[in-house]
Formats: sequence, C-alpha cells, structure tokens
Amino acid sequence: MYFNMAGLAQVVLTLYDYWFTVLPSTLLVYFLFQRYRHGLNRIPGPVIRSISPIPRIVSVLKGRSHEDDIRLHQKYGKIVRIAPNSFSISDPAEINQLYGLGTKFLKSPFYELSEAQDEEGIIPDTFIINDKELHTRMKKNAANAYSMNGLVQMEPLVEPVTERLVKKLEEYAVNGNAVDIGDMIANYTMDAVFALTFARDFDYMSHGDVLGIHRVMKVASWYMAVFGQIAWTHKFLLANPVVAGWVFGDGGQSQADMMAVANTEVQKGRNRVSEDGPMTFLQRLILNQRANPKSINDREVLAHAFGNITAGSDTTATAIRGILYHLLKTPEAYQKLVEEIRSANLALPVGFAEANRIEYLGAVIKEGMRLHPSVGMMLGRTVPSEGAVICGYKLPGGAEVGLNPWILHRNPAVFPNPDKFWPERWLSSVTSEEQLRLMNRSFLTFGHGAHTCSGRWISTMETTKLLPTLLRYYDMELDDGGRTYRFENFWFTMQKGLKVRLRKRVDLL
Ligand code: HEM
Repeated sequence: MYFNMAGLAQVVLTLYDYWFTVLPSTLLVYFLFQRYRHGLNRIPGPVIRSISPIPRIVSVLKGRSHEDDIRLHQKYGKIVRIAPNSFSISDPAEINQLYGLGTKFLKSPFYELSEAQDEEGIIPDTFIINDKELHTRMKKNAANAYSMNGLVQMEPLVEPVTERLVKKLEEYAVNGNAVDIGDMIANYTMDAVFALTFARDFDYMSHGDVLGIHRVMKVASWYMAVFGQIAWTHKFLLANPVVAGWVFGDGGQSQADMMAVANTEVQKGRNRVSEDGPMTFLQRLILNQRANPKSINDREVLAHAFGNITAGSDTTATAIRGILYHLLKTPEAYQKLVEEIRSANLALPVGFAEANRIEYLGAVIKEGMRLHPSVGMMLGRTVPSEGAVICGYKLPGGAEVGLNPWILHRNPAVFPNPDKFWPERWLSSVTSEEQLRLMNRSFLTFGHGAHTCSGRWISTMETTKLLPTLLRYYDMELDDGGRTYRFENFWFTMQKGLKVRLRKRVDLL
C-alpha cells in the first residue's frame, strides 16, 4: 500500500512537471477519439463540431442556432454532425424512420431536462416519457379531451377571454397609440388555456405574469436548449431538487392558487351527471376516469391538465405572433384575407366551425406556422442499440439524431422559395397533389408520429378563432414597419416587440 501510494504520488508529480506535454497529448487523444470512434468521421460536418460539444453550445447560446444549422446543411448536405454525438437531418424521407408510429427511436436525453418533480418523483408527462406502454396509455386516456369533439365542448369557455382581449385593444384603437400586441397575445393564450382546462383563468391580460409561468418557461427553455447539448450535466443541476428550488422557488402561493382551481374543477367533474354541454378539459378527464378507473389515476389527470398550461400557452402565442407578423408584412396576403373574412360575414366573436371553412385563412395559418415554427431546434431521438442507416450513413446505437422544423421548412426542394410568406402554396388550386403531400408530410411544427403534439387542435382552434376576430374588428398595421420585432431561439422561438397600430372598422363604430 505504502509502495503504491508513493508510486502514485511519483506519477502525479511527473505529470505535473511535464503538464505542458501531457495536457495537449491527452486532449489530442480525446479529440481524435471523439472524431473517429465508430467511423463517425465519415459523416459530413465541420471538424471542430466533431471533437467537442463547445462550438455547438456557443452557437445555441447566441439564440440563433437555426441560422448556423441552415448554413451547415447548405454546405454539407442532408446529414450534418453538429456535435460529437449529435446529427442533424434535413431529409423528409427519414421522418418515418425517426418519428413514425412504430419507431424504435426514443426521445433523446435532451428531453430529460424538462422533467418536473413532485413528492412522488418525476411527474408523468407524455412529452418526455420513453416507456411506450405508459405513453400509449396516457395518450389514449386523454385522446377524447384533445379531439375535435372535446374542442367543441370547450370552445364556449374561450369566448369571454377573446372578448376581454378585444376590449383591451379597443383602448388603443381609440387613442391611436401603438400596442405591443405580442405581449397581449402571450397573456391571451395563457388565459385561454387556463379557461378551457379549468373554467377559470388568472386574468393575465390585466395583471401580467401573476403566477410566474412566463418567467419559469423562459428560464426552463433556455436551460433545456443550452444544457441539453450536454444532457449528462442535468443530474448535477435542475434534476437536483435543491438546485431546482433555488432557481424556481417552491411555487408558493401560485401553486396553491392553481391547485385550488384544479380541485374545484375535479369536484365539478365528479358531481357531473351529463356528458352534454360545455365541458372543461379537466372535467372530461374525470368522466373518463369514472367510466374506466384503471385507465387514468389522479396524478395523471393533474399532469395532463397542468401540462396544458406549460406546453400550450407560449407555443400558441409564438405561432399567432409569427402568423400576424408575416401577414402584416405581406400586404397582398393581408388584403386577400381581410376581404375573405369580411365577405364571409362571420358572427362575433368568431366561431371555430365557421372560420375553419375559410380556405385562405387555413392557408395563412399554416404558412405562418411553417415560416416561424414555435420550436426551432431538432426534435432529438436516440438511435436504437443495434444502430441505424440514416441518409446512407451507419450510425451507432446511442447517437442523437433529429430533424429541426425550422430547417426542414426552409428546404427549397419541399417548399420552393422557402423564405417567402406565400399562403397560396397550401392551396390545391396552386400546388400539385404530389407536392402538397410532400409539404404536409414535412410540416413538423407539431412534430410527427407517436409524440405528435397532443394540443395541436386546441392551438388551431384558438388561432382560427382569434385571427378573424381581430381582423373583423380592426384594420391593423405594423408600427414602424415592424422594426422592433425580433426573436431568439432557445428551443422555443419566442418573439418580442410585435407592435401594431389599430383602427376600428367603420361599420362597427
Ligand atoms: C402552436 C402551438 C403548439 C406548437 C407549435 C406545439 C409543438 C409541439 C411539438 C413540436 C411537440 C412534439 C415534440 C417532439 O416530438 O419532440 C409537441 C408535443 C406536445 N404538445 Fe404541443 N405545441 C403547441 C401547442 C400545444 C397545446 C395548446 C398543448 C396543450 C393544450 C400542447 C401539448 C403538447 C403535449 C402534451 C405534447 C407531448 C405529446 C407527446 O409527446 O406525446 N401543445 N408540441
């Protein structure tokens, strides 16, 4: 033992004496290992990206990694090694292999960074669950709440929130001042998703971020985007409840207020006798539980309900802001949509079914969501243990791969002239059936396959109702040509500074 300790000390001292040789050679061996293991050096990409995750982290930290990734794909092709173990794909032909219903590619460790914990441990959230059985059961037990029929029952709950927004905007239409409609939309979508889930909201539109959810989401998405590049660090950071408590606080009064609202709604669901008439998301789940108690437990009911708030507010606001910005920037499209909406003579506030019949409105919404997807980083998946061939290259089990909606949506082979906001591209009178099929298959705003966004139709309903409501009431234009509008990409691509000027329509005065 004495001999070993002395020998070890001698080795350390020698290394210390020769650190200027030892350090560079160790780093060199590490870099070479990273670059060449499993023959990954054959996969196109900058050498610097293949030896260390740091260049990728720097790119993400700038909040514009989608721009770097587009340049990399333009230079290197359909598959790019963006970090030593991470591969970005831009070929729609690979969507099915990675995300299709029977895929063996599970969510990559990147997603673990969005785990939330309660006293019982990690809260079951379909967004991160890799256990297929649990994921399927959870999706199934809430499917009717997220379905079109479920939406019809929830729609009336959103009307008062829409009316409140119109009333708030009225003030600006009267005084002629520019309004940051982007901030208002963020608060609108928060109130709307609370209303349809719990039949109560916290009037974010009047009081701002009273529950602190916008702040938590901003910090959490920054953390996920940056530290998700080195996901192994998570267990030392926010996976540790002490660190998480220090960063986010314990939820305090806000959590108590939200639980009180949830408990009231659960009780209403339990007392409900009929399945007809307006019904909240939470009541729908309670009825599902009553019909089949084994299909969903109390913790899962609440996980779905609170998941709606975190997954469904900022994402929808980002989509609506993106659509509105591009629409106001493109006078021909704005004019055409306004004419179609006004000639449809829709009742106010606009109903989903009526608005959904306006084909050009659907095209505008889809085009806005294509050009500005609310998620701007790749939807990462892990290559299964036996490895896989992707874009003609063999990748080893454990590698991270994914398609980024932002990149695929700017692929000119799928969307000709991809940077142009051109809603007509989605009309069957303009684009061939075959091309439309490819475009629809490549539309990744809501993901694809088993993990497709559960709330897709909820956000579609909110957007489809809100846009024509605004355009029925007001003429709108960007303040200062939209110069204050900007956004950063930290997983979510949330914008700031969407300022508009409003004029109330003459026939409504
Ligand atoms: C325009 C608005 C929205 C966008 C762009 C969006 C986007 C996405 C995307 C891209 C995914 C898939 C992530 C992946 O595969 O890795 C996803 C999943 C999910 N979204 Fe959304 N979302 C939106 C609104 C909503 C709303 C309103 C809700 C709920 C009320 C919601 C709930 C969920 C849930 C629960 C998942 C996880 C589904 C699963 O993994 O099985 N989302 N969303």
